[in-house]
Amino acid sequence: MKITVIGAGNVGATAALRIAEKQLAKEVVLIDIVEGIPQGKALDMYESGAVALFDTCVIGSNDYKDSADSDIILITAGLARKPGMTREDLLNKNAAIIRDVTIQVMKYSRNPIIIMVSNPLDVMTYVARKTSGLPKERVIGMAGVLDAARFRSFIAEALNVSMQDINAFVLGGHGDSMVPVVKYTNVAGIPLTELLPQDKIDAIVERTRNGGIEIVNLLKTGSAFYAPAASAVEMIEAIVKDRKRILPCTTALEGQYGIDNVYCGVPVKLGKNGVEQILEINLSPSELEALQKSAAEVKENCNSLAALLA
Ligand SMILES: NC(=O)C1=CN([C@@H]2O[C@H](COP(=O)(O)OP(=O)(O)OC[C@H]3O[C@@H](n4cnc5c(N)ncnc54)[C@H](O)[C@@H]3O)[C@@H](O)[C@H]2O)C=CC1
Ligand SMILES: O=C([O-])CC(=O)C(=O)O
Repeated sequence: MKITVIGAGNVGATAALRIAEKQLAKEVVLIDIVEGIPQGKALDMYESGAVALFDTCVIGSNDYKDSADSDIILITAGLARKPGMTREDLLNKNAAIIRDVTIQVMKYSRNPIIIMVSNPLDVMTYVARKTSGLPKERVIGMAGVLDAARFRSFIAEALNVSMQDINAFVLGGHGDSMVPVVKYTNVAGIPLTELLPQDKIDAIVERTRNGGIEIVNLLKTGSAFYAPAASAVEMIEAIVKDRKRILPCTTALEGQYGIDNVYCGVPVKLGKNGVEQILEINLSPSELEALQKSAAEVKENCNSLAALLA
């Protein structure tokens, strides 16, 4: 198994280290445009293997040739937002970067699974799919796992229970219109609505929607990376180990949920082939409407890139 991580910044480097520590691949390649950074970080990670006890080979490079024959490519390259910015403010600059990066990776890997992290997430996943020409099940966006992790962590905090016992789904685009689905959120099978009053649930839902900007405003120099990297690696682990995990991921919808030809976060089955199934769960009319509205916003942003992707 060979995994390449594009972008040796906060998310990329953290994810590469987690992949190495979990020994999910024989070889991890870290690529960035800045000279020295991927090489230095990769060597440092590799040396940590002697104490962290892993044998994964970690290589840093500025040359896409080193990504040749990757099974999985994690894309984290591009700009991160700062206070006062929305994810959509990154749209045009990151779309150009993701297009270039995708062209480069496809020169050297014939049929990789691409996992997108760069923002705005759903649109960048579309850019990678359109540019790569890969089948839709092999280009997947990471957002729902992160948004659900935030939702779960806030519930765990409110109830003083283990995060492990909390199941939660956050669907839709990775933006202000994301849809935390309370109906399918439970603690060891007990519906959340039986454990917390509605006003507390509403506050947690709102904090989840603003989970990204909460961290941006604290850090001031960039955005979250520990939970995002952990979330991307959870998806990678499901694929590498063919675990058939059911996780909320951004995938191309073709009629499901009444949404056509848009990338959007929904529950999927993740295994060695990427997205092996899209699960269509029963949503309340207001949740379905919120999901469709979120998808419509993604579509509008995708359409605005027609000239770049022509
Ligand atoms: N989907 C999600 O839930 C999340 C998405 N993100 C997004 O992930 C992206 C990365 O975030 P961070 O790692 O915090 O940013 P960062 O600034 O720490 O790292 C980005 C890296 O990309 C590199 N880069 C820029 N252009 C490149 C190119 N053409 N080729 C190769 N490398 C290039 C930069 O040199 C830098 O090292 C951002 O777009 C951010 O908004 C971040 C957190 C969560
Ligand atoms: O907020 C950001 O810009 C980064 C991100 O997507 C997140 O942490 O959810």
